[in-house]
Amino acid sequence: MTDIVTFGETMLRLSPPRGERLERTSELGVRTGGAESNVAVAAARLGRDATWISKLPDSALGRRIVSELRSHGVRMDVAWDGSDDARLGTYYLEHGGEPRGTDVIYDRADASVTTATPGELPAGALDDASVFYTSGITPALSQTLGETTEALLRAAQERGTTTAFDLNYRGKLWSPMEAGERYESLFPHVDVLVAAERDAATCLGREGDAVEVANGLLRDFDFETVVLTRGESGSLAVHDGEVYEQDVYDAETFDPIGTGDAFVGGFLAKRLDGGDVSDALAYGAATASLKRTVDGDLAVVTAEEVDAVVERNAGGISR
Ligand SMILES: O=C(O)C(=O)C[C@H](O)[C@H](O)COP(=O)(O)O
Repeated sequence: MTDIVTFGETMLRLSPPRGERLERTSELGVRTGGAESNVAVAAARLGRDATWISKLPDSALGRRIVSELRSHGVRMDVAWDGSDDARLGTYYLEHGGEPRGTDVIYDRADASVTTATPGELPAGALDDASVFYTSGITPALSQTLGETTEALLRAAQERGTTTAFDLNYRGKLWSPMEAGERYESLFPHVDVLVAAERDAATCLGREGDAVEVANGLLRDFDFETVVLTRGESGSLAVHDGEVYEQDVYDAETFDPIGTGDAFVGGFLAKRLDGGDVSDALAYGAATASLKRTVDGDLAVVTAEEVDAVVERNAGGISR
């Protein structure tokens, strides 16, 4: 039995040392990042059985991704692209404090994963998975991946697997209108929707009171659960007629990239462990806050650390 299967692109992330500019640096640190594998890593590190499905170039770069994800306990079902022009997507990340901000440059067009079809993906893990997760980044990458995303969500749903989807809007990949239309076409195959409040406003035109936005989405698309992430204002979920709210836990931020994925990984890991929606929100928020203290996209955390954040903030003192 697999607890969670995720599907999407994983890239190499290349960053200059802190304080250096991309246009001047002679050094780039290499890390691994991709929304769906970030979620798989968080879930695996928190004790769940997680499998990531994707397509990778049959090269040292593809093998690098596999060895990094495996080192965190993620299982993989990968279609290998042996063609001469097989590509691994990369992204450049320049960390900048205020007023510069952090900037991302993608170099991911025509990556091997963009041609992945349901027929070639070894998706056997889906047969007995409890949860299938993918995000709005995946269908943004190509027409083929849009179709494959829908086919996998459908297949998971037909097998009785709970499907979870984070909008994860990326304005460098498509317009709000294109994204909104695609999201809505996928919603009939989604049980658990995760949406940043700003993505719901930008792409779906859902603005106003957060509880109303979440309830409106739940009602209009018949989701089982809607989770709205609200940055500094915390998160909330609607499920089974109840509203649950969660504050953010303070964090000294070293690297904010991957916070949203850590939240989703923590949330789903707790639900898979039998936690209720309220426990899962707390667990997601704690995983996200710990991630912010760690360099790289991945939530390199332990279940004990996550429990400690939740307990300390529930009034306990760690002595
Ligand atoms: O594929 C992409 O375009 C990505 O952006 C991959 C990102 O590294 C993560 O998805 C981080 O996203 P957050 O957790 O929201 O910080």
